[in-house]
Amino acid sequence: MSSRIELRNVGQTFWVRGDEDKKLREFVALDGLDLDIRAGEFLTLVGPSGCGKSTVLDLISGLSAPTSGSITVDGTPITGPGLDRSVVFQQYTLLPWRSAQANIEFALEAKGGLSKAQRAATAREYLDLVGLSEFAGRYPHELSGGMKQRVAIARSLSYQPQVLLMDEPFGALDAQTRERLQEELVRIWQHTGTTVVFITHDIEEAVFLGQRVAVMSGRPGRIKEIVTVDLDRSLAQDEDVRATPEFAAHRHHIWSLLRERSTAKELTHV
Ligand SMILES: Nc1ncnc2c1ncn2[C@@H]1O[C@H](COP(=O)(O)OP(=O)(O)OP(=O)(O)O)[C@@H](O)[C@H]1O
Repeated sequence: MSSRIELRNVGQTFWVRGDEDKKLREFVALDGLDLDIRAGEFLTLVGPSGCGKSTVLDLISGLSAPTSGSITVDGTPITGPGLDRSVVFQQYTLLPWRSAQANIEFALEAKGGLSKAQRAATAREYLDLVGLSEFAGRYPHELSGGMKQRVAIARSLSYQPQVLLMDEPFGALDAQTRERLQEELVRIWQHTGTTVVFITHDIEEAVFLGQRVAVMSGRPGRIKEIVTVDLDRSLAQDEDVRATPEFAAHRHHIWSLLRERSTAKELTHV
């Protein structure tokens, strides 16, 4: 199950206190942002720090409402958080007093509609999907960072959201674990068909994961360009897709887009 998301002319303004006079001022984080996310696609979102990536994700999750413009899921305006959209953050958000399995069961309890036995079976199914069947009884402090993030992903997927929103979920992991989890996430996405919106600072991660990469420009945040990534994903199983000339070309193109923006900003500061 997957959903289409449309952001139309979205603006987001915050009130911030001035550094010197401490007066409240409007700060325009997003302005005139348009983005269409197709049902079932894997879209990555990159952009300079502070350009508004997390703000976009907060709006889609329904945690906050835009100052202007509209955001719809399958044509219906978002009015708040919902179980159709699930968020995975960079920081592991597991309950420390519950085992991996019980963390997932807890999310299923919140959703309702399943018996205790069904919740246990579903939790095991999703732990298996992320390769953690043997760690079901472990508590978060007994798991590595990568494992904790796998549990968080399993928990998010267990209630079958139509949209999975991921805010730098692998940002705190070492490079090797990160690559393995990227590969696993592609496999899981191919298996579930969920729409995924994935924020990253890492251009290679964006190219590896995204069918399309939305590149944002900052101050105020907008979509600068959407790059379609046409990589042969079947290669990812046994060959290093990251070493192909096509991968390098996409990486360089996105790097140039981000570079253009930094140079322009540097010039305005001269
Ligand atoms: N609640 C808030 N109040 C005031 N300003 C905010 C608030 N949330 C975000 N901002 C500002 O809006 C801008 C966009 O923030 P956001 O966190 O969305 O950027 P980002 O692209 O995700 O950044 P990063 O890549 O560094 O995580 C930033 O300048 C930030 O300081």
